[in-house]
Amino acid sequence: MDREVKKLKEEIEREREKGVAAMVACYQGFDPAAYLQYNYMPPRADFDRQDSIVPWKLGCLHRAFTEGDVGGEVLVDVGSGPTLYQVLSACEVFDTVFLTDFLEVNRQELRRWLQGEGKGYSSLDWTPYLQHVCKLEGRSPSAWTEKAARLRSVVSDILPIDVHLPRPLPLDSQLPTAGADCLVSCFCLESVSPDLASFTRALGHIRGLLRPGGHLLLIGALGESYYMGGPGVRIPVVPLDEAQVCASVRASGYTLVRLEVYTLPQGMKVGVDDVTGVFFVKARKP
Ligand SMILES: Nc1ncnc2c1ncn2[C@@H]1O[C@H](CN(CCC[C@H]2CNCc3c2ccc(Cl)c3Cl)CC[C@H](N)C(=O)O)[C@@H](O)[C@H]1O
Repeated sequence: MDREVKKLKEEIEREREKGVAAMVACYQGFDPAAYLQYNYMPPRADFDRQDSIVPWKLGCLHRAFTEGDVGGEVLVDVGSGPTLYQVLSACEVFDTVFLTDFLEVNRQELRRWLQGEGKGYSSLDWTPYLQHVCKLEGRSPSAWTEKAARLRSVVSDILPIDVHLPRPLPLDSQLPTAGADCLVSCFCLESVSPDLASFTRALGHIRGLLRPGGHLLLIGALGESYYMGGPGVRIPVVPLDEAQVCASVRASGYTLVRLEVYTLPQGMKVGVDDVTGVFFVKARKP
């Protein structure tokens, strides 16, 4: 490789590292409680509205975990944040679930819910979510207490993660050497990547956490350029369209099984971001 090309590649790498470092700085102000209010209360989490975002997400995940081809022992949720909705269907299928996030404040929020009983132990009341997923499963909503107990029993650890690292999890994270049987990741990769190349690279990094034949269930934002991670905390997002998502999934070594897209109605645009749509991808590592 001649000197010029080598210099150019080093320059590109330095720019990328600057972009990732700037993203880390943005996340220092992330406020879990505010974030939960912005995205996980009505109207975005309104279980009586057909067009609300959260019921759509929960429906995609319920279908993916009950159509018979997704299974195994170990599931990793990549970039959990302070939320649990993304594993409410998964916890019935997998006996070992790892939650992960980059920020200690989010890992702390998850720990408080998982260790808490009774009221006041977490910033958001997840009961309506548990009841909704019980209904999707044909159970009585009152079975939510059993689902909560099941979730608490299968979460094995809450781990730090950085999807920009070739090995996103700590070395001692008790993941099976062959990899997890399933990965879930919701609104993480595009919200932490400065550009499309970085998004695609992160997809490749997490692929290393998955065993051959394992599934990736990926939910993310379309057409989004920023979101508020707290009062005055504006976090840049790489705007994606469906074609870019499908191309990145394939380019990073997965087989694309299914793509579903939700377009935000006006009522869901509440000023906390400029997202225009949400994608759901079911993919498989060959
Ligand atoms: N290097 C890093 N490596 C790994 N993880 C990192 C890194 N850096 C930061 N993180 C962590 O990623 C997490 C991203 N997080 C917020 C973005 C979602 C938000 C914005 N976009 C539109 C939208 C949103 C939410 C709901 C709806 Cl409906 C919409 Cl439309 C997802 C949390 C959870 N999964 C959720 O679904 O709410 C956060 O917890 C960081 O701590």
